[in-house]
Amino acid sequence: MTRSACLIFNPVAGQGDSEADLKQIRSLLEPDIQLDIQFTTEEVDAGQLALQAVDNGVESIIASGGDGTLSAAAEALVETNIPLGIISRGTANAFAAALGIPDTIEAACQNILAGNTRVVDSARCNGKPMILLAGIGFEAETVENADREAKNRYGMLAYFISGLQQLRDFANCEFEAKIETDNQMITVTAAALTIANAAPPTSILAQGPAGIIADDGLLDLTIVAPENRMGAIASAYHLLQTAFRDEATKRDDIGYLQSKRLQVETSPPQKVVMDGEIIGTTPIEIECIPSSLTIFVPVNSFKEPSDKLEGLPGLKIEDRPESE
Ligand SMILES: Nc1ncnc2c1ncn2[C@@H]1O[C@H](COP(=O)(O)OP(=O)(O)OP(=O)(O)O)[C@@H](O)[C@H]1O
Repeated sequence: MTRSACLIFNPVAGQGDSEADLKQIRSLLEPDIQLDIQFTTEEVDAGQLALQAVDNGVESIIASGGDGTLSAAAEALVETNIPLGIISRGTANAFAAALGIPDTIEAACQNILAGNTRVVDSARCNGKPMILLAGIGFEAETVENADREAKNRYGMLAYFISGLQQLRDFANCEFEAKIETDNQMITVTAAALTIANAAPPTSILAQGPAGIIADDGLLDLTIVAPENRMGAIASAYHLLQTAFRDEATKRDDIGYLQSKRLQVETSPPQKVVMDGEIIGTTPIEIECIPSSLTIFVPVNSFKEPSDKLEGLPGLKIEDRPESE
């Protein structure tokens, strides 16, 4: 056996039988990977366990739990070159969906065993590591309202119920935002701003451009600014459709742009949720950290950055000779 890993396991994640889950993971991985199994507790989270493993010179880390556990482990591995394997056992499993990682235990373990890695970007939001996205306004309220008890009872539905409750008041959620990008200052009235490094299709408020690319060195900002409740419902529905069709939005009340760094100030101050946790209120400053996290992913799991050249007058494309 040549491979080894620290398996960080949250025994209370999700709604499944965690003993059976661990047994399955061990039976799939242990023939090929020597596992040092560490359990998260209420006091010691996945981030602390991952940092400890890094200090001990671990070869790779496998995290298994909900999005909280996975984000904490990933954040600890930023800029370490230590590869992260992901086995989702949570409610929303946004983390795996955003990075193209299969969400059944068996397929996630096969992905780790296959050993294909990819280096993706991460970001820093008000000094804290961020892997997926930060939501300002609407999304933050939704996360805050989908509490543990509701998640246990309704699973993913808890987020939708909370989202629908919020949608009723969407038009009253308006705030003034001042946004500073790499090269622009923008002032706008909005109900939700989402800044994504990577995002699953279910994070509809991040889907202005659709298909956020996690290794392009850039953050994607989506601005949602409906005029009234009907507009809010229509724009949310539109984003849901375009996200699943992988098309950029065309509505006037939704905007998007890319930037390496973004600063956002709002009036009045708005709650900010980052990778599923409320981290405080605006203002925020977010910067992309290109190529800073190595993860086990299936081959071809990411959309390639698109380009379009066909149709241009006088177009000629040749392979470039290898540089000396
Ligand atoms: N051994 C443990 N006993 C009690 N709570 C724990 C334990 N280990 C971790 N936790 C708690 O679990 C939470 C993290 O849960 P995680 O995100 O992994 O799963 P989840 O909440 O089920 O996922 P999701 O957010 O998708 O619903 C943290 O609040 C942490 O304090």
